[in-house]
Amino acid sequence: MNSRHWRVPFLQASRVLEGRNAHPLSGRWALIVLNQPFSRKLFDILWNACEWRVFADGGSNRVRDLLGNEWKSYLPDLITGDLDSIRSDVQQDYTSMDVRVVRDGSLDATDFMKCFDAIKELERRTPQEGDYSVIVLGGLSGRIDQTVHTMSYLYKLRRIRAHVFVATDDDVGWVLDEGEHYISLDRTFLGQTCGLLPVGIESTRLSMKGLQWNWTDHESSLDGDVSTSNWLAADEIWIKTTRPIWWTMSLKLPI
Ligand SMILES: Nc1ncnc2c1ncn2[C@@H]1O[C@H](COP(=O)(O)OP(=O)(O)OP(=O)(O)O)[C@@H](O)[C@H]1O
Ligand SMILES: Cc1ncc(C[n+]2csc(CCO)c2C)c(N)n1
Repeated sequence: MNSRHWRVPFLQASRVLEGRNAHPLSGRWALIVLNQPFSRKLFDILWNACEWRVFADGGSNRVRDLLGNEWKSYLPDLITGDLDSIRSDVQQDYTSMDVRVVRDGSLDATDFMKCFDAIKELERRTPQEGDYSVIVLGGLSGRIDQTVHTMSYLYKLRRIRAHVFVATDDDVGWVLDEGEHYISLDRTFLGQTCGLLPVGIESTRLSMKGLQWNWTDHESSLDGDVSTSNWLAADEIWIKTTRPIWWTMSLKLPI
């Protein structure tokens, strides 16, 4: 049976406390900034964790507005998407700083997918350096069709990319493929709440340890039992699932 060990290195207490002084994570990490609200604190944590950053279309407006006068110190490696949401003044600002802006007008792919295409292309050009782990800022809140799209796309990515996390100010989540998962946590800046979400599957059989409410080989489906509003009860969590599920934990970042 497939077995994985997970950490969430970008939420380690030492890094969160270092804030803007934190060094990039070891390994290759990429950040995708979507067009949804986020706090300066979360932005700083994720920006510093990653060595390569892309803004999805209107995500550029969010960063530009959040940073005010400091925006020139946070230039992305790429801005991409259909570019129907980025404001013209924002596009001009970034272009004037030589940021690469690539328009892809396809109506069959979202700006979110276009960002992953850019990461794939970068990996193709530099194969010896290995694949990126990816953090997506935004994507689990806002419009429900976009949220479901995020959930769907990460399901598909699980087969081709080892680490893709989605973070918002409310929570962090990712897909657990069928099999066993050991999740090691630094809970300093995590909230208590977590969820195991059988979305996009008929049903799964779930076992878990380390939570307040644990199941043993229990059937879970949207039409039946779902473990939402569960609580983290240990730093080591174990989950076994017969089908892929979404795992989410709430965040409690300092102001
Ligand atoms: N209201 C929203 N709720 C949730 N996510 C959103 C929302 N708007 C945008 N996003 C995310 O941010 C990305 C960039 O958004 P942007 O607003 O620039 O483009 P869009 O034209 O609305 O989105 P797309 O073209 O991808 O459908 C989207 O691909 C999506 O992942
Ligand atoms: C069956 C089907 N449904 C919706 C779209 C539309 N669509 C999907 S992604 C995208 C780009 C958004 O900027 C658009 C317009 C499609 N092509 N095919």
